[in-house]
Amino acid sequence: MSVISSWNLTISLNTTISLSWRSSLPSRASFPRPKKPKTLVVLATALGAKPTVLVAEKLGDAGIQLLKTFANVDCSYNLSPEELCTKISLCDALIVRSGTKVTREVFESAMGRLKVVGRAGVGIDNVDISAATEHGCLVVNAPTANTIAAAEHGIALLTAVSRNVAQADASVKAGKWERNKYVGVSLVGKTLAVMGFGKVGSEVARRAKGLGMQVIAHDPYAPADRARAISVELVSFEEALTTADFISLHMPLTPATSKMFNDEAFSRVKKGVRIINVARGGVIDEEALLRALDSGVVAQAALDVFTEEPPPQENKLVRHENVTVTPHLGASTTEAQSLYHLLDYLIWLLPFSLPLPSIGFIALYYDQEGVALEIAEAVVGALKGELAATAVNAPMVPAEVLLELSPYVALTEKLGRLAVQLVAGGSGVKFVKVTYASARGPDDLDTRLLRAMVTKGLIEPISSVFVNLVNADFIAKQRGLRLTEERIVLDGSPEKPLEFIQVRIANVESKFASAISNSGEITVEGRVKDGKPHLTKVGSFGVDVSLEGSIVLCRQSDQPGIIGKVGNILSEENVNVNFMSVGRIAPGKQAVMTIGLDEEPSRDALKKIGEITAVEEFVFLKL
Ligand SMILES: NC(=O)C1=CN([C@@H]2O[C@H](COP(=O)(O)OP(=O)(O)OC[C@H]3O[C@@H](n4cnc5c(N)ncnc54)[C@H](O)[C@@H]3O)[C@@H](O)[C@H]2O)C=CC1
Ligand SMILES: O=C(O)C(=O)COP(=O)(O)O
Repeated sequence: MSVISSWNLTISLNTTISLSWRSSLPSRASFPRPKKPKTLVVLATALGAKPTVLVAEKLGDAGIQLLKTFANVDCSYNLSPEELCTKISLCDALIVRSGTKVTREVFESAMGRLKVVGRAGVGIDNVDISAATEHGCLVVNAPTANTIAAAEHGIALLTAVSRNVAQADASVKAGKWERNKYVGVSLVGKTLAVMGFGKVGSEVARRAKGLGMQVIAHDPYAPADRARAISVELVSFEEALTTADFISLHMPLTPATSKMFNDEAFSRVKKGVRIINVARGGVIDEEALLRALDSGVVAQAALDVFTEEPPPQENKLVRHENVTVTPHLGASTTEAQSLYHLLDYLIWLLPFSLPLPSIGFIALYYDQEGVALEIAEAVVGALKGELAATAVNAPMVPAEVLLELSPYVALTEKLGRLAVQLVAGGSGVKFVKVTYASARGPDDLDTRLLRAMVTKGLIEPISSVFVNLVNADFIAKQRGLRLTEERIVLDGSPEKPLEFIQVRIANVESKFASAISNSGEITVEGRVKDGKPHLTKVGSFGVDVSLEGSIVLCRQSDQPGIIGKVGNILSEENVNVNFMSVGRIAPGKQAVMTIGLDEEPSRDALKKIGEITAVEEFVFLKL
């Protein structure tokens, strides 16, 4: 019995990071479940009061209970699109299944409050992902808990069509006894083409092989070894169409798969083929399928999903005598939707005192978290500012990389904040260059997170937009901010991921002239020292101040007594100085004094600092 270990990292708005460990048993589905520790993403969010989660479709009780431990939960089902748009501005998270369309209007109506959309299931075609990203809203799904349910439903429909179960049932209930009319076809030895060899598709394939079928699969992105492992041959679309007796659909609905089964595809299938669709209605051109059924090219179809759900009353496919339909039931089993947890079974088994190996076996078999719990965990985690393993619209950063980069995450955001506050007027920032100096090879440093944090630091102090890893690139583009990255490869030990990071803003004037370096750009540079971000350069001046609280930068002609004068002004105001450093060009010439402050000084105190005779310019910067 193998154990999956997971590291959970937490990054809150002030970019402190915490790390916790959890372990769980593998799920019953044999397709590898996404290992939470391996693919994580940051959603920096700050929520003061208890957040509100709107559950817009029926969710298993285990999930609701988990949500309630952290949030106010509003279960409002069957909302009209208008009602959803009205409610959403009061919600921090929204949980839906396939029946709710989360449109651009929903994100716009949320007015920035909605931070997470949880899709309690796999398919995310009902969520406008671009709109979510533009609004900085993380979308998470529950990709594994309903795999077996969907695969079993596929098999149920496959066997039902082959033996006319639904039609024969209706006939008997209508008082008839038509044994000759409902002669079926056998599955054994027939070729099944699984279209989309992912989690559901591979489980269908495995089960179909158990029924004695010849299984082939078409999936341009599936790894060959996954197919080989269960003796399934990966074939082209053409070969799948022309050789299959049964075709079972298991690909997502995307622009590329939309109406993949159209007149052209039906013109190439084997006459009398039977089609099962437990994926999405939109992957079939329903009009074309109707024509293929009427002409006898397709002998039968079994459909769990439709382009429009529920399908209109007059839908000819639904009423077709060779079509078996179910109302999108693929994921609907008690086990898939609610908690079948390992612990419950261990407790249940205790009185039987079964030997350990059998407890292990049964526990492994029943460790089925359920969609409700899987999505509730993801949504609560995201609201807490933790990392979501099942994020759909944000780059994934491996946990180990994140842990190593965590102090640099804080550093980059603060350098961005400082740099933009040094711009005269604070706006007009268009060209930003970020330089990463490291002894590591260029391919050995994932800078996506750092780049997002520079963007956050640059944009948040001068606007009201919320920037996170989800929307950083979009917001930068929208504001015409061109951020380029440069790597400097240093000699030395690659143990540390980064030696220093520099942020430069070109083509702007600075309110602190000394911040302009010889290259004519506002330049700030920082390093991580003892795990803490430090500012180490402003313009061409070397400085050293820990980046916490706020800072005063002050250029003076280098002479004794200035530090004392500034210190006196601040101490009169009860402002604590946490760090101070002086960087000078040469003794007796100009120097830049950097003062780290715990509290914000009054305007009056800042004015007094400016009035010290030797002080040539100064600036107060908030971190
Ligand atoms: N009826 C129901 O209640 C349920 C329906 N589903 C549907 O089933 C779909 C598959 O679910 P999973 O297997 O969990 O997802 P998955 O992501 O594990 O597998 C999807 C597979 O489709 C493949 N694919 C993508 N484009 C393709 C193309 N053009 N041709 C062939 N294959 C292509 C992908 O490479 C991937 O291997 C979901 O997207 C969802 O729409 C899933 C669960 C329940
Ligand atoms: O998970 C999926 O993709 C499904 O289609 C299941 O949909 P449902 O949550 O049952 O509305």
